[in-house]
Amino acid sequence: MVTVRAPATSANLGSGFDTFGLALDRPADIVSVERAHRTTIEVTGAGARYIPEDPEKNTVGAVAEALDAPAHIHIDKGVRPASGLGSSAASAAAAAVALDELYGLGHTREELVPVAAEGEAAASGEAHSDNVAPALLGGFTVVADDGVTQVSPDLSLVACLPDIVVSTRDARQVVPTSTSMDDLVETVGNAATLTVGMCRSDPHLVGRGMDDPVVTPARADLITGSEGVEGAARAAGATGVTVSGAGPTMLAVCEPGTRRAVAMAMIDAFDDAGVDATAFQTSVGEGATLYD
Ligand SMILES: Nc1ncnc2c1ncn2[C@@H]1O[C@H](COP(=O)(O)OP(=O)(O)O)[C@@H](O)[C@H]1O
Ligand SMILES: N[C@@H](CCOP(=O)(O)O)C(=O)O
Repeated sequence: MVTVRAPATSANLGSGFDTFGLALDRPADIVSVERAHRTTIEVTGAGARYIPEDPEKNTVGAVAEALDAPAHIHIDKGVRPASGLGSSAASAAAAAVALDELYGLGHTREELVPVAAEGEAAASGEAHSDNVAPALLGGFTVVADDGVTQVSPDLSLVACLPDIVVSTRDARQVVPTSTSMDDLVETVGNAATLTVGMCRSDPHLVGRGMDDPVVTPARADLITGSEGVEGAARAAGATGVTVSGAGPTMLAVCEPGTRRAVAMAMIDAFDDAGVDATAFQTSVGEGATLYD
């Protein structure tokens, strides 16, 4: 048996729609695989009852198919589905690494990115790689048509998950199909600022660079209380706040030493809007890790 842990991830980071991704230190999915003649799947843990065990509908089934590596696959979910924390991607990335090891296929992590992205297509209808890349490689990743770039910054983060369900499939429907030149120029400037901030582990540059005039405002409307949560997090020491992935999680980048206060402020602000929430006080994490 081979067992792999793969982390939650936060995609987009505001200005990097379908491009930027960040691995979080926690939460994570744990996937175990054993050789079999055909693929079967068993799911336990957070939100397990909402996740299909049919290999054609589960992200790990698509990965097993893409690698031609049938197995009995057990997924222990630490990342709740439809959270905006790359839940489907965490399983896909863990399965890709585990099946590669089980069958001795020898793929690099970069080669496994498009394989795990096949799993994402099973969940959201599109093979976007911005969650699976950090789930496989760790740190901050930029996915482009010609490959993935990665750095490992040191940042304090809070991911606050409200008790609301937003599916990635639905949240992709509200993304504007065109934008103005002014918004394009602003977005490029913010994305570049964020990237420099990641290279320097600078929470102020990263926070500033997360501002996004195009996609995030459209999606924030799907998250009850998001405006109040952003204001409260900033007042408590966050340097930037955005919708994580397709939502509903809100991600805050924090000044060192303010993580706990930011987490409490975000939970209280959701509570003021009548929404229960859980906050993960976390940091930038590693990619999928094999257990001995
Ligand atoms: N292994 C898996 N883990 C989580 N969700 C999965 C998995 N396989 C398929 N899904 C489906 O994917 C959808 C959740 O994915 P998504 O909306 O992208 O969540 P998240 O925003 O957390 O990544 C749900 O419909 C879920 O049933
Ligand atoms: N770029 C995608 C990312 C979706 O992330 P998830 O964690 O919500 O699955 C998008 O914004 O649609």
